[in-house]
Amino acid sequence: MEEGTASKRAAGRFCSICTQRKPALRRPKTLEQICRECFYAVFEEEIHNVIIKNHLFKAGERIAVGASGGKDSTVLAYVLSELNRRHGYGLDLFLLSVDEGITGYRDDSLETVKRNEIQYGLPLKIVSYMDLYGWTMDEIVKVIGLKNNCTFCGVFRRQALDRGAAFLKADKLVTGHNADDIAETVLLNILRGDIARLSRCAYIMTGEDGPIPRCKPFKYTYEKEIDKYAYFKKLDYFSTECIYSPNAYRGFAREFIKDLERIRPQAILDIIRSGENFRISTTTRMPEQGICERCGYISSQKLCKACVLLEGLNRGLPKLGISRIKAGNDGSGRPDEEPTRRGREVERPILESKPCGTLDF
Ligand SMILES: Nc1ncnc2c1ncn2[C@@H]1O[C@H](COP(=O)(O)OP(=O)(O)OP(=O)(O)O)[C@@H](O)[C@H]1O
Repeated sequence: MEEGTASKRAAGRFCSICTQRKPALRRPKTLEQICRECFYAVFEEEIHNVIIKNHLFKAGERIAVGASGGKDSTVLAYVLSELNRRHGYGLDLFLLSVDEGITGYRDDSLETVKRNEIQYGLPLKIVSYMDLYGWTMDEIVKVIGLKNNCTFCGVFRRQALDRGAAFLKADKLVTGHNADDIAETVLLNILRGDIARLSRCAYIMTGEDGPIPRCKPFKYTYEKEIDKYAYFKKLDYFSTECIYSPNAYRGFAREFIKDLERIRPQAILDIIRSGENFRISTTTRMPEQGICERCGYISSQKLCKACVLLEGLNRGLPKLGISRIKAGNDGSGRPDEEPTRRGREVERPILESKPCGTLDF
């Protein structure tokens, strides 16, 4: 190639990877000007490398893809089935959706997942809060209000995904949590001083000692790139925010990370790496994993969080599991300690939950 031509191409008229085609976007992660074809290739290849490097799957495994119908999990289902075919992973992929019972939101997004089932040829299983817990989120919000509802939803969804994965006899559950989600969670766990969660929130795979390992193949994938990929590929996904979701604290963390990304895109990866490299002092007491006496689900307490929340709902004490003060053991459902301080009610959520999720993945 002549020197003049090369410098023109380097000047941005051509894709900085193939140097042949016109750029279609500025890659959010690296700010390179690249063409659509090269974007697809680097996007998919990076995810493939993450899967291989971290030994996420073994041939023959049954993998449940947590499918909400949203952009992240739709792209995940699409890319995983492409990579499975292309690289011969030998995986059996399934779509697993949780119907939280949110009218005007989840019912619509589930219609998208039902279309994805046909488009990608992946069998779909739907589990619902109504079937599992006897409550829909619409009903829960009626009794708990809009302030703490994300706690119920995050705790119930976590267990619902495990139960759905068990129904599918899945070996692993994958979710569409992306790099932005993980950086945000690292930051929130620091802000809350939540050492137990901080120590595991940046893991790519968790729950290996529990009912089903969970992994996050998009751990290093930027949300903006997932957005662009879904847009260019014209994937069929549902883009409305949950109608019950506002959570100011997480919202601030999210905005802070977006601001950092604007100044320096690498910031997202740096926060994740910080999370990975934290060393928790050996003298820090960590919760011991046990089994819930009532439902048999993993728990570090006598009763798992879902059972405590459910008991509160069923006994007409919906805030039972929300209060920082532990529920009493006298069977009254009242806290052990006096829930007031200087005459004001002390009521802070134990889990500061992300809209649709908890600080655990
Ligand atoms: N109702 C659901 N059913 C199945 N999986 C879910 C559901 N809600 C969330 N998940 C899983 O958890 C991941 C993170 O969920 P979150 O609520 O943070 O949504 P998100 O980041 O907007 O992702 P998405 O775009 O896939 O909805 C999703 O990508 C998906 O894999």
